[in-house]
Amino acid sequence: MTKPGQSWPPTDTEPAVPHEDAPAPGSKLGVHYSHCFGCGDEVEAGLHIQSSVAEGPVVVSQFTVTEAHQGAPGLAHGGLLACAFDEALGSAVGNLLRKPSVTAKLETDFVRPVPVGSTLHIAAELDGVSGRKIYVSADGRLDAADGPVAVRARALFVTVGFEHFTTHGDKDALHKFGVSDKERPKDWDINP
Ligand SMILES: CCCCC/C=C\C/C=C\C/C=C\C/C=C\CCCC(=O)SCCNC(=O)CCNC(=O)[C@H](O)C(C)(C)COP(=O)(O)OP(=O)(O)OC[C@H]1O[C@@H](n2cnc3c(N)ncnc32)[C@H](O)[C@@H]1OP(=O)(O)O
Repeated sequence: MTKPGQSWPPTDTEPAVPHEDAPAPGSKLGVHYSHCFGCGDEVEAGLHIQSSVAEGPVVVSQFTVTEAHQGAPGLAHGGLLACAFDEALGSAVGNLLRKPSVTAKLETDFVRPVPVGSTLHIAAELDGVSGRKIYVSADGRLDAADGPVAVRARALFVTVGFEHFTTHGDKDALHKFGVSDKERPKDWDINP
């Protein structure tokens, strides 16, 4: 666990430079997998997070807390908030760097309760890259992009080959991610 005051990223990094084919600032990002609990449109009780690219290596996301997301009456469950940040951070990594990557470590600081009905405005920024390791952090603000911070998160993502998904998950994962064999070599770094 990172201690307060500990430097971030925790190691020397290179700047995280968006891929030349990354969507431009202002672009709305689509669902990366329709059954994803974070963004999928086929998961009724999912988070239905919507994201777009902002200036800098930043992705902004909105997550509206519903009754399906409660921990205590009227309040969001902390684990679901962590899930929302995993999605928002992963969206920044995947869409800006265009490298298949998975969360290796995720830390969350819950600094204010998040009521049902509120919308978290999450800004996730790529902080640096060291080999396969990608450091990314985010703030979640209540009900407006300049609202009070309710949650902060930091994460380490690790770039993997696409075989991570086909070996450990579904052998048809590429197709389900919407990555065709034809476009894959052009659009994606397969061997990290
Ligand atoms: C998932 C979507 C991908 C889709 C791709 C296609 C299209 C996507 C487009 C856009 C994407 C949009 C949105 C995505 C949204 C959400 C994403 C959600 C992501 C997740 O929710 S994903 C599920 C949870 N996630 C896992 O299911 C991972 C399980 N895990 C493993 O699969 C392995 O554990 C792995 C691969 C992480 C590493 O394994 P490995 O063998 O490849 O590499 P190794 O162990 O050598 O680690 C390499 C270096 O990372 C350091 N390192 C590793 N772990 C660390 C830790 N915990 N703390 C500190 N450092 C750590 C080592 O110390 C070493 O560092 P060093 O190089 O300096 O020695």
